[in-house]
Amino acid sequence: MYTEELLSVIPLKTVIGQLPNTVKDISIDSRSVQPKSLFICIKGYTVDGHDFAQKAVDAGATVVVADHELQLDGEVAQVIVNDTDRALGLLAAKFFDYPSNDLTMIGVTGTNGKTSVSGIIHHMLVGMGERSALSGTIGFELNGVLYESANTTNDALSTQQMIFRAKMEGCRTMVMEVSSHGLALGRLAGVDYDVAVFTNLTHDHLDFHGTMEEYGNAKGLLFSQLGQDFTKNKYVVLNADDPWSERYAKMTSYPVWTYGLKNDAIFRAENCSYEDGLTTFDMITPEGKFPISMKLLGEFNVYNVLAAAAVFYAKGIAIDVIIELIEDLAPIRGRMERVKTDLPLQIFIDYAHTPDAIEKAINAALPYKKPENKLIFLIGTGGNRDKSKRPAMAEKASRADYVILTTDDPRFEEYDSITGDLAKGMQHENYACIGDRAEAVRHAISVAEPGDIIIFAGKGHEDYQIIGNKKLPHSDAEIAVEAGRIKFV
Ligand SMILES: CC(=O)N[C@H]1[C@@H](OP(=O)(O)OP(=O)(O)OC[C@H]2O[C@@H](n3ccc(=O)[nH]c3=O)[C@H](O)[C@@H]2O)O[C@H](CO)[C@@H](O)[C@@H]1O[C@H](C)C(=O)N[C@@H](C)C(=O)N[C@H](CCC(=O)O)C(=O)O
Ligand SMILES: Nc1ncnc2c1ncn2[C@@H]1O[C@H](COP(=O)(O)OP(=O)(O)OP(=O)(O)O)[C@@H](O)[C@H]1O
Repeated sequence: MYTEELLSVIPLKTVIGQLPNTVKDISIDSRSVQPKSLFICIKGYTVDGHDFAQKAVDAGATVVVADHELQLDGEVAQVIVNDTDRALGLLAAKFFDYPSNDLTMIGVTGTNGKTSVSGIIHHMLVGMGERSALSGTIGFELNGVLYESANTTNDALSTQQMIFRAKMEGCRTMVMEVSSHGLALGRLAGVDYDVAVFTNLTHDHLDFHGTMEEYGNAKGLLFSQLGQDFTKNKYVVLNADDPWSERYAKMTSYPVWTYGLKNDAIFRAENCSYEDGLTTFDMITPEGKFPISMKLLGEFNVYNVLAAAAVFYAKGIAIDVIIELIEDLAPIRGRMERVKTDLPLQIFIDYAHTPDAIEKAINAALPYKKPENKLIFLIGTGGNRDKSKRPAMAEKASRADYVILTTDDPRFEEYDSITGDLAKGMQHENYACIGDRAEAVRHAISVAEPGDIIIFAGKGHEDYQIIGNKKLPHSDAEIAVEAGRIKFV
C-alpha cells in the first residue's frame, strides 16, 4: 500500500526521515516483521514495543510509528504520534481496507456464554450452508480449520487480519466473542458490527476493571459503538432477565430484540425439562409456541439458544428452520460436555470459572443426579488474576455434595494461596484442597462411587495448564478416564 495513503488516516503526526513509497505489511511484533513493513510500537503490560523498534528495523521495517523519537540505525522513517494504540486501530483497519464493512459482523459479549452463544450462532449459520468465520476463546475458525489465537478478543491488528482473511475466503458472516478487555483496550477499533448480543453480567475480571460499574460500562461500548446509520440493517439482542440490558438498550438506537426465561421477552422458554441427556422446552416466539428438544444441557443453554434464535429471526430466517438448526446442534466443546466413557460415572467437562457459571453448571447437572448418588464438583481458578471472586466461587460450588478446590492456570501464584482463598467461601466441610490439578482430578475419581456425577470445571476445551510461564499439557478428561479404568476394573 502507498505509505502516504496509509498514513493519511492519522491526523496529527510528525515524520522524521524519508518515507518509502509503499509498505508491504504492518506489524506490532518485532519477532514477525516482514521486509518493507511498518512497525507500530505498543506499550504493553510487560514490555514496551518501543524497545524492540531496532529489532524491527533489523528485520526489515522501513517505517516505525512511535510516541517519541527513537535512536534507530538503518534506512527507516519515523512517524511520531501521541497515542500508538489509537494509531494501530486506524492503520490496521485502513491497511486491510475496512474488511468488516463487507461482512455481517456479529459480536457477542457478556461474562458467561460468549463462547457458547457465538459457537451456536456459527454452527447454525454453517448448518444453513452459509460461510461463517468464528473467533473467540477457542481460537479462530475459518472454513472448518481452527487456528490458535492469544486472546478471546485479539489485538486490533490480528482482529483486522482475521476479518480480512474471512472476507478473502468467501465468508459472508463473522461471529466474534467480544471481551470487556477487548472493548476497554480498543482492540475492536474499526470493527463495524451489525449485530450485538448480550448474555449476562456477573462478577469477573474486577482485577482489571475495578468495579462492576466499570466492567458493565466497558461491555456497553459494543452497543454504543454500533453507530447511527439506519440504512444498515443492524440490531441488538439483549437478555431481558439481566438488569444491565435496560442500560444497553439505551446506548443504541437500533432495534432491540429480547430473550429470557423470567421477564417479558420476545423469545422466551417455558416448561424446561432435563432428562436422558436432552433438554426440552417450549419456545415462545412472535409466531407462537414451539416445542424444542436439544442436546445442549442445562438452563444456561436454554438462554444461549434463545439468544441465537432471536439473532436468526431478526435476520429473517423462518421459525421452522431455526428450530431444526437448534435441534441439530452438538454440544459446545468443553461447556457441560459429557465425556464418552464406559465408566459407571457421568463425567462432564466444563469451563465455569465465575460464581454465576458455577451455579449454572451445577443447576445443569442436578436433574441427572439420583438421590442415592453424589455430585462431585472440582473447581480451579487462575493464579495472579481476580482474587475477589474466589470465595464466591466456592460458595456456589458448596451445593455439590463433595467439592475439590484446585487451580486452573496457577501461573506464578502458590497453590495454597489459590485454594486457601477458595476455601474461605465453602459452606460445608465435605471438601478437599489439592493444588496440583492432575492429583485433584485423580482424587475426584478416588472418592467417586458408581452412579455419581463429576464436573471438572475451569479448563473446558483447554488442553494445557500454565504453571509459572510454561504451558504444560493437561487434560482433565484423559486423567479422569485413566484413573477410572484403574479404579473400576
Ligand atoms: C494484560 C493484557 O491484556 N495483556 C495483553 C497484552 O500483552 P502485554 O501488554 O503483556 O504485551 P507485551 O508482551 O508487553 O508486548 C508489548 C508490545 O511489544 C511487542 N513485542 C514484545 C516482545 C518482543 O520481543 N517484540 C515485540 O515487538 C509486542 O508484540 C507488543 O506489541 O497484549 C498482548 C497482545 O495483544 C495480549 O495477548 C495480552 O493478553 C494476555 C495474554 C492476557 O492474558 N490478557 C487477558 C487479561 C485478556 O485480555 N483477557 C480477555 C478476556 C478473556 C475472558 O473474557 O475471559 C481476552 O480478550 O482475552
Ligand atoms: N448463558 C450463560 N449464563 C451463565 N453461565 C453460562 C452461560 N453459558 C455458559 N455458561 C457457563 O459458563 C461457562 C463458560 O461458558 P462460555 O465459555 O460460553 O462463556 P465465555 O463468556 O466465553 O467465558 P470466557 O470468556 O471466560 O471464555 C460454561 O462452561 C458454563 O458453565
